[in-house]
Amino acid sequence: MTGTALEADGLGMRYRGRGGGWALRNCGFRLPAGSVCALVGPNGAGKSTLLALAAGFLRPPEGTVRVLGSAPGEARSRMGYVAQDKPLYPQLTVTETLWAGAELNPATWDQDTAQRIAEPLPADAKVRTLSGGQRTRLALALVLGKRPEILLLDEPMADLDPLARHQLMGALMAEAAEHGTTIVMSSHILSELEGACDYLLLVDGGRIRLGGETDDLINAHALLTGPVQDLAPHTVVESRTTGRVRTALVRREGPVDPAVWQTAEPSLEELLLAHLRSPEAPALLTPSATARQAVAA
Ligand SMILES: Nc1ncnc2c1ncn2[C@@H]1O[C@H](COP(=O)(O)OP(=O)(O)OP(=O)(O)O)[C@@H](O)[C@H]1O
Repeated sequence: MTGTALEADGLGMRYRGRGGGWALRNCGFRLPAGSVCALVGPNGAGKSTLLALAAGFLRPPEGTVRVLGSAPGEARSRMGYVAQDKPLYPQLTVTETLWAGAELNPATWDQDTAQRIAEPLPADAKVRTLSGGQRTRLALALVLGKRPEILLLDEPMADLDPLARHQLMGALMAEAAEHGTTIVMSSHILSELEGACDYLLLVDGGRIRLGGETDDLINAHALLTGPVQDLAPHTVVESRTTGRVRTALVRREGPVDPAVWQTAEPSLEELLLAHLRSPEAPALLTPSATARQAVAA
């Protein structure tokens, strides 16, 4: 699959009753189709707001968001969205919920996939009697059964046990690999994202701080250890001095002198933590993550 799965330009959202504060402001990025994207950021950063805007559950007072080339409302049938609270009909049983999924998505419904994901659940149990993790499993069965082109998942693994997490993460990755499905998944558990996601969006304070292919973002940075001296021309994201030794995470702006600096590649976690501890570090979006409107401007 080629093209753009999700694109935001100048996107802003403020909620009523928040004293005029913006949950998301001037947010711009592009997500290529077929990406498996980790949406990360601290509590209150704006991740759920961004996903709800993309799903068309909120309307932005500022800017635009487009999904699969359309306004979110027009792309509903081609997307799957699982909100943080996993809304389902409490009075339906597991079987009835899957039946409703089939009825609502007759053109695309994949009963085998939905059934496979929901298999460990008691078929006749009402949704209201399921545990949080069981409800998550059912919500994922529904959304995968729909066979969407893009999946928007808000902390989908948060209440799953380790075995279920492993199995469902595998099911999501298989879906992406077999059908080229774009997946955007918010999470606070970096270890679960690190091997699975090839794309990254770091949201912080309602803005995109980092966006692009995970490998490219890591390669654009280096962990340097050396003498206490100027790091120019590199952009310093975070720096610490202990005695006569300086350790810094920098954005490379040219070659690093190996005679002066010991260089290491940062892990994804080191990269994210350094940016979160240094809110003044400039944003970085790789070319593939830059909104086309922003390129044209
Ligand atoms: N319904 C709402 N009414 C008022 N303010 C809200 C509402 N939902 C979110 N906010 C505010 O918008 C900002 C962004 O919240 P959001 O839920 O998008 O963050 P998040 O990154 O998903 O956080 P978390 O990791 O805790 O789930 C926060 O300041 C939050 O307080």
